Amino acid sequence: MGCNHDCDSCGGSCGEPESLLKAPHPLSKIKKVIGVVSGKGGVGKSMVTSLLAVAMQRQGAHCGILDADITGPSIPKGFGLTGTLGATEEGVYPMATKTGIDVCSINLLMENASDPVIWRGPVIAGAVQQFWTDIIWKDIDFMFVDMPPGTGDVPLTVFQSLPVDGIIVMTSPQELVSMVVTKAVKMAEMMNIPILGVIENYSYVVCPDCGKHISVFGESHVDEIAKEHNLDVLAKLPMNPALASACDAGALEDVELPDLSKACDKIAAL
Ligand SMILES: Nc1ncnc2c1ncn2[C@@H]1O[C@H](COP(=O)(O)OP(=O)(O)OP(=O)(O)O)[C@@H](O)[C@H]1O
Repeated sequence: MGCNHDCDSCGGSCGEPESLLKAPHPLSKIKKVIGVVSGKGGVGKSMVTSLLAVAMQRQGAHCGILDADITGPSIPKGFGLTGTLGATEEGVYPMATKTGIDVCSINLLMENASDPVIWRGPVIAGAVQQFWTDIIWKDIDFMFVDMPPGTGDVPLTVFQSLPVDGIIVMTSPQELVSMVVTKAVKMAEMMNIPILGVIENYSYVVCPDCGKHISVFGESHVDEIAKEHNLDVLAKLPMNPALASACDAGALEDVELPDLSKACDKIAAL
């Protein structure tokens, strides 16, 4: 019997499985895709996705952000983006931030940004795939994909259908994090996605009076975890109230960036 490319229908081992990669819109030219992942929620993944895009855009690259966090989309807020995406007969366009970062997020497709998205996993994953296949991204040097936390439907879909050149694993300095990071790292390894490195957020707070670094969440274990998995630590970011207020004010492009130089060098070298 000939191969029907449905591996579920046959026990044979015919070598490489068929690629599940999806082609972007014919008018999109996306050079590199970087996923920002975390094993658990709330570690500042969207913040760091946005700051990396701002940093690379400041270096003269044209960046895009695909907000794959469908049920908790927070990218538009940090850039002060509201309203809905524009469309022509050719298709739907992303929305540009004030410095020209192109953004697509479910919040920019809803009539009311505070309406919840109550969809089953496969529908959510389908929407993310459409952000890739149906949006006219035009020329993008670096596309950052803000993933929902964990290892569910969406990360799986993104890893299978987008040509991800590398991921950045976000973490915070808590005991549980070692196990959580390991899960995210193992998923990427199983799917043959290169890991660019780990970024720890909320590493410390700088005392405004004496400049002392205070480890609010306890001592960091990120160096040990990174060593265990043979990964680079790309940054240890402080909790910075100025960043939180800039995010709330939609002014992330105006902030003084924390040191993301190692991460930016890795991304630029892709
Ligand atoms: N280093 C930081 N200093 C100050 N505030 C921060 C920092 N990092 C993130 N925040 C704030 O913490 C909140 C959570 O961050 P963010 O939305 O980026 O997390 P997340 O990991 O993407 O969350 P989720 O898992 O829900 O998608 C936001 O209000 C953000 O502005």
